[in-house]
Formats: sequence, structure tokens, C-alpha cells
Amino acid sequence: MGYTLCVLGCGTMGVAITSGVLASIHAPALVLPAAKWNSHTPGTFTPDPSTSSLPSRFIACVTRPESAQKLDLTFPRGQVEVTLGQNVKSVEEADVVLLCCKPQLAHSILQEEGMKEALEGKLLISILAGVTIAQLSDWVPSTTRVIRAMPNTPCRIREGMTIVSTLPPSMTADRDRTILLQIFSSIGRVRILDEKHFDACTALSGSGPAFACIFLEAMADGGVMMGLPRAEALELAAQTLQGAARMALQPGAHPAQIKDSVTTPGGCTIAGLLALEDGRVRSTIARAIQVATERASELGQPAKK
Ligand SMILES: NC(=O)C1=CN([C@@H]2O[C@H](COP(=O)(O)OP(=O)(O)OC[C@H]3O[C@@H](n4cnc5c(N)ncnc54)[C@H](OP(=O)(O)O)[C@@H]3O)[C@@H](O)[C@H]2O)C=CC1
Ligand SMILES: O=C(O)[C@@H]1CCC=N1
Repeated sequence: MGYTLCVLGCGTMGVAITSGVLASIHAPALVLPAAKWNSHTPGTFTPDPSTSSLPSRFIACVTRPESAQKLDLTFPRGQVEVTLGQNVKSVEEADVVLLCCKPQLAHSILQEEGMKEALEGKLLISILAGVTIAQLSDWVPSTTRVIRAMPNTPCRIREGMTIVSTLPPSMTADRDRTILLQIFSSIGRVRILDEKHFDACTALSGSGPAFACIFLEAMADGGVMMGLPRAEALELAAQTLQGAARMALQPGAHPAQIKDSVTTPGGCTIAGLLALEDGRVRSTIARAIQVATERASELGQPAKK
């Protein structure tokens, strides 16, 4: 069942999702760790190994010629139709619309002349931070099925984490559900959560790659301080974080247990851990998630007077 996906606002995330999905179509046999986690972890979506619920045609919308040129160079030749200032026509030609613009632009884009008609009867998946299903539903025709997803940049390498908002009863067993879950499970791990959790998910997994990279860079800096070459320090830090994260995702694993298993009594790990605790690293990181959640809830909302 082929269908057309229109990426309405194809910037960082539009590219990440489209590239990941294209890779999964063109290398479907590749079983990624994220796909394995999906199939082993209760509550996550187990993907259908076939790619039949993935799009057969992609349209990517932007407004600036330089963005269009960049997309033409980014996507493999002929796999994505890049359109410039043609949102309505692109949505008309699509079956499913993936809204990936900035939160503050959603209202004006969805109010463009002819957009309402173009969206009639279609599935609209929004990845916008802060913009609620209620807001989006107000801006589109009543026949448009609106759902939210919160992916992250690792979707580009098919190691994403995507939260999908709880599906309305009308969507629990139908084609929309299959399409939605197949898209995001083809590019990483997927979990369904109530929309009330979306701002926290935006902060934790949406913004999370940035927070993780601060920690990663700091670890590498420490290595450089102690004489390691920069490139090796970065490799050690990244692979170590990846390994620890993958251990933490094993069934029954707990980060405290992993930490304890590294911590030889009287050894160097406990010395380093105490230095981290002196720097209040846990509350600093947790507060970052809190502040980012609060900020996420403001995005796409009318400015306070
Ligand atoms: N970046 C991230 O890690 C994550 C972002 N998100 C959400 O994803 C959304 C996009 O973020 P991100 O990809 O970082 O943003 P970008 O700025 O990279 O992408 C936005 C895209 O929208 C296009 N655009 C702007 N105006 C219009 C218009 N009128 N019509 C059509 N396209 C338009 C831009 O192209 P041009 O300038 O050429 O018009 C650009 O390609 C945001 O809502 C964000 O909250 C969610 C999860 C993670
Ligand atoms: O910073 C932002 O607002 C977006 C949402 C999550 C990640 N990037």
C-alpha cells in the first residue's frame, strides 16, 4: 500500500526523519538495536518487518531557495521531491502530512489559503514542541486526523526515541495507527504516552541529545586534560556512553547497579563519582529537564502580556 508523505517544513528534524525512513526502505534487512529493543520491551511497538506501511513517495516543503538546494544535495537523487513555497499543492498531493515547522509558524502555515481543503480527510502528524492537539485540531478541518509525535535527531541514524501521543479510539486498529507506528519504529524506538507528558518528553528525549553531548564533551575534555588526543577522547567518551546506555536498556537492568558494578571499593571510580556529586551533577541535570519542560510548554503558545 503505497502512499505519499509530505514533510511540511523540512529542516533538521524533517531531514532526520526522512533520511531514516529512506534508509530503512533501502536497507530493510538491517536489524538495528533499536528495533530489537522495540520487540523485547513491554509497551514499546514491535515493528512489522515489512516496509509496506512506509511511504512510497516523499515531498519535502521549504520556503528558501538555499534550503531547497541543501535538501537536493542531502537526499539521494530522485528519492524526495523538494518543493519551494508550495505548501498547499504539496499537501494536496499527500496522504499523510508530517508537520515539522517551527512551533510559532504552525498556525500561519495551516491557515494558508487552500490548506483546509488540502488537509480534508488526511492524517496530520505534528512533531512540534508545545503545540497541542487541541490547538492543531482548531486550525484544521474536522475530518483531519491529528496526532502528535516527539522524535529526536538520532532518528537520522535510525536510533531515535519517539513518543507518540495516545491514539484516539478511532485510530487504534486502523491504517493510520499502522502508518504512524511503522514510520517511527523504522527509525528507532517508539513509546505511546498520554499527551499530558509531551512537554517532559520534549525535554528529556527531544532535547536530550544536546544534554548528552554536553556530558560527552565534558568527559572528552577531561581526557584531553589528562593528555589524550582529542579524537580518541571523543571516541572513548561516545562509545562509553553508548555502551552504558545500551546496558541500561537491557531487561531488568538499573543504572545504579551498573554504576555500582564499576565502582571498586577504594578505587578511582568512587573518587570520580564523589567529585561529580560535589558538583551537584544529578540535580543540575534533573533541573535542566525541569526547565526545558517548562519552556517546552510555552512554545507555540500566545505570548503572555
Ligand atoms: N531539532 C530537534 O532536535 C527537534 C525538533 N522538534 C520540533 O521539530 C520542529 C522543527 O524543528 P527543526 O527541524 O529543528 O527546525 P528547522 O528550523 O531546522 O526546520 C524548520 C523547517 O521549516 C521550514 N519552513 C519555514 N517556514 C516555512 C513555511 N512557511 N512553509 C514551509 N516550510 C517552512 C524551514 O525551511 P525554510 O527556512 O527554507 O523555509 C525549515 O526547513 C519544531 O517544531 C521543533 O519543536 C522536535 C523534536 C526534536
Ligand atoms: O529546542 C527545541 O525547542 C526543540 C524541541 C526539542 C528539541 N529541539
